[in-house]
Amino acid sequence: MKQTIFIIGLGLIGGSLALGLKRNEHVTVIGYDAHTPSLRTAKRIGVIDEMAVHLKEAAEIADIIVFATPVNETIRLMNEILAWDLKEQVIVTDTGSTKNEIMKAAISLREQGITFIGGHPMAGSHKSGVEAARAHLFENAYYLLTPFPNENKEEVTILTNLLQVTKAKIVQVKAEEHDHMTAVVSHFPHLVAASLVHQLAGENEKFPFTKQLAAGGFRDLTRIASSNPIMWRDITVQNRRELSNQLQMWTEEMIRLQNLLLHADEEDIEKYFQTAKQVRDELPITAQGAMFSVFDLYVDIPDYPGVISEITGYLARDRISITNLRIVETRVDVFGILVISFQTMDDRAKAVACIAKNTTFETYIS
Ligand SMILES: NC(=O)C1=CN([C@@H]2O[C@H](COP(=O)(O)OP(=O)(O)OC[C@H]3O[C@@H](n4cnc5c(N)ncnc54)[C@H](O)[C@@H]3O)[C@@H](O)[C@H]2O)C=CC1
Ligand SMILES: O=C(O)C(=O)Cc1ccc(O)cc1
Repeated sequence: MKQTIFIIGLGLIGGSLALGLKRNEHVTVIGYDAHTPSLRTAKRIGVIDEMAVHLKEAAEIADIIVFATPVNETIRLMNEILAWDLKEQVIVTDTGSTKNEIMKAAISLREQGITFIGGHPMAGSHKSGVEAARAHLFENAYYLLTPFPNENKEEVTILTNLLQVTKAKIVQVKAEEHDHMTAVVSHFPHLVAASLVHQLAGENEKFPFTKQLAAGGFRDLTRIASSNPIMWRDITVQNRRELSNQLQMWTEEMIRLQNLLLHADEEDIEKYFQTAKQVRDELPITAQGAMFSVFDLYVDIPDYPGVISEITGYLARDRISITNLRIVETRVDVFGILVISFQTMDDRAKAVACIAKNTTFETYIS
């Protein structure tokens, strides 16, 4: 029998989940988005099987309901569905980046006998909207589930089995631990990225040329500052306690760094960078999607007309998809650096081979 999945919020994550789940032929995906053009686009480009006209009606025929909306909106909708006549066996889940407040809101659902299992696919990007959705977004990424500690194991198994088709690594964690860990590796870095951009904006008023100099390092570090502000507003508000702790630790770290500067002790400064390099270099290699779904390849290119189309032509001929392209630096007398982004590590590896086969340009991975 076909399972009916109802996804509410058809942006990057809801859309990608819909595409991933649609790989299972025993599934029908109904979608809803408050932004009607997004809903229509989702249907037109085949992200969903059917459009829901009324939220309540679609929810009442669903076997699985997924909230893929910004997390404050998710809580509002979770309260709204309390008044609806959902199927007795329905499983409700979400994709939100925070879990504590969501699981607190889920207590009311549970009191009404509705199963709620929190979910968070740890993959995504700074992009948003249904057009950015990709079926393979969650492949090899961690997909965290936060069931209530005494949740019926069968229900968790049903949801886990359903999500297997996305090829994500599904792991159960406690909601509090989830919010602590994601504050460290995702939410707090977002605050740092945004604050660095603010710092640049301030400096740029005095030295307007500064912005022009914002090359690789600054861009790498601040890419996530280009994410959806509403989504991050909600995450920040919901996880403010953990974020405030992280900020405190960061402030202490900055004071430590300032002392290093004041003492100008070369050995200590080198040690500081050495330790950071070691920890960074030893981070587990995350395959496609795990946290950073952008795989950049740097290509040293000579500055002559047509060089970029030459490279993209070779990649197109080998059917290697690229997601972004930018030039970090081009001057007449030196090689420029072309940065090509790929959605998977595999595509990037193919691109390295393709460029080596067709050109003498050097490629490297940052
Ligand atoms: N962007 C990312 O990289 C990741 C995001 N998440 C989480 O997934 C959720 C969705 O994020 P994205 O897809 O990136 O955002 P998005 O901005 O791409 O999509 C959100 C969609 O929800 C719709 N929406 C808003 N309020 C609604 C409502 N009341 N009813 C129906 N639709 C509504 C919007 O119109 C939009 O199409 C968020 O909770 C976010 O924290 C989780 C993992 C990664
Ligand atoms: O763009 C990136 O690298 C991200 O970190 C994407 C992301 C954003 C929010 C999440 O809850 C999980 C992953």
